[in-house]
Amino acid sequence: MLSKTPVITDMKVIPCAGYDSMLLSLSGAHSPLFTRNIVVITDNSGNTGVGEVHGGDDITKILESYVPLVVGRTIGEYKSIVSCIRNNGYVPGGNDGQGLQKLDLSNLKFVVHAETAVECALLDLMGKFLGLPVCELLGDGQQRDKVVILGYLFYCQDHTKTDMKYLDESDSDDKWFSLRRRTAMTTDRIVENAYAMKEKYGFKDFKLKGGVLNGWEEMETVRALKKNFPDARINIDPNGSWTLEQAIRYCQGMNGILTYIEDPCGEERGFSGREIMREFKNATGLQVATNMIATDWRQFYHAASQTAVDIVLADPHFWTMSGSVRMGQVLNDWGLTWGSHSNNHFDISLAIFAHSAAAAPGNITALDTHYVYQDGQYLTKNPMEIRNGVIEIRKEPGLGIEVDMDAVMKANELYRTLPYGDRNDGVAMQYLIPGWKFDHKKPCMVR
Ligand SMILES: O=C([O-])C(=O)C[C@H](O)[C@@H](O)C(=O)[O-]
Ligand SMILES: [Mg+2]
Repeated sequence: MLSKTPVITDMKVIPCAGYDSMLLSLSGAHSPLFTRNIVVITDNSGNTGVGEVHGGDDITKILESYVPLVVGRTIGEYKSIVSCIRNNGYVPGGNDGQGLQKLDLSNLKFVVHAETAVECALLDLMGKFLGLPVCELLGDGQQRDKVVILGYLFYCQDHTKTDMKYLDESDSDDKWFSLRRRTAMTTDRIVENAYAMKEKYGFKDFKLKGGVLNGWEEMETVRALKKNFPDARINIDPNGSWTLEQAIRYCQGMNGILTYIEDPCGEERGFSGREIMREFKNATGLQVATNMIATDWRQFYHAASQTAVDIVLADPHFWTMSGSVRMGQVLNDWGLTWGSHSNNHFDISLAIFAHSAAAAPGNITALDTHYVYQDGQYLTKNPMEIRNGVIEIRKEPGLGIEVDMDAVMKANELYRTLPYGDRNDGVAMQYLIPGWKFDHKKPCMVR
């Protein structure tokens, strides 16, 4: 293939770690360190492109297997490079096909599309070559210049119950930073966190991570959020841990308080998650979002044919950036709504979310991000910022960020202090509930 675009001369895969709070979800408790893989690609014009995707030893191995398939090719071939690596790279064993349907973290690596990190770095380089922001190269080009972000609230455990090395930031001058690692197991503490987040980032909408306490207690927190922030779109996400019958009961009287609900229930008693979600919609009339029952195009076919979901949270790290935007286009054409799920991430992924959302057409929903728990740990010299509840898309070419290699190598040093890079939210739970085991139908603190 003849291409006059620059030739790729190097691709580095750098596993990194950063600090996190003891956040709770159905999967358990976040560890003190979260991990990510950073990809840095250089071309013979002297430009550098970056990408980021989930951490974990298998994902590092997958990315490393891509190197010989990427180096030596031209950046203009970015689309065929991405499809080639997906089909020819290392494939980890043990995929039982459950994907994210149970929020079992051992399945996460099979849902992650590691090639997104390469796609992103190549788009960054292509954008720099053409003098265009990445969102101009996705779908039908840039659709908006600001992307709305929601405030993602988590119950957070008391890390002093463990001897794990969680950060203590309680003496920070920044109100939100002083709160974000502290215990938040009550409605009052969640509301306090929401106010601090709103003050710092300007969030207008909120999502509460459920699947932690008894559903009635979580709904009380949702009610308090709506009372304190009456104009906010409010959502709760118990990751499918409630039975259909529980979900219907918890949601009685919640229309008008909950704007929509994310994965309230999932597969049970011989019925698929998509069938159960359809029945939930019939019973409650609530709009539902998912990042669990439409995680690939085949699942989406069944979800759409049963009209089981209204909002598909097509995280670009699970769909690739072009796949996520393609989903945005289909949803918009069909009168449905695009959004994105997230996990812990650095500022390179913040740019991935922002550019994907900027290229998704129509009336999209506010994006998730865990970034507020990571803010301050930058791998770039000029991270995108969340202000007034939005991220503004920069006019600069590519992602509009410049990687800080010193910071990346420091985050790599931190990563190398870990015995292994895979996420395991069961470890910290053992300090709270000895012998705790993941159960996809039991909120993590209910045993
Ligand atoms: O929307 C979601 O389902 C998530 O954000 C799932 C994640 O696993 C989240 O709960 C986390 O990373 O703890
Ligand atoms: Mg979710």
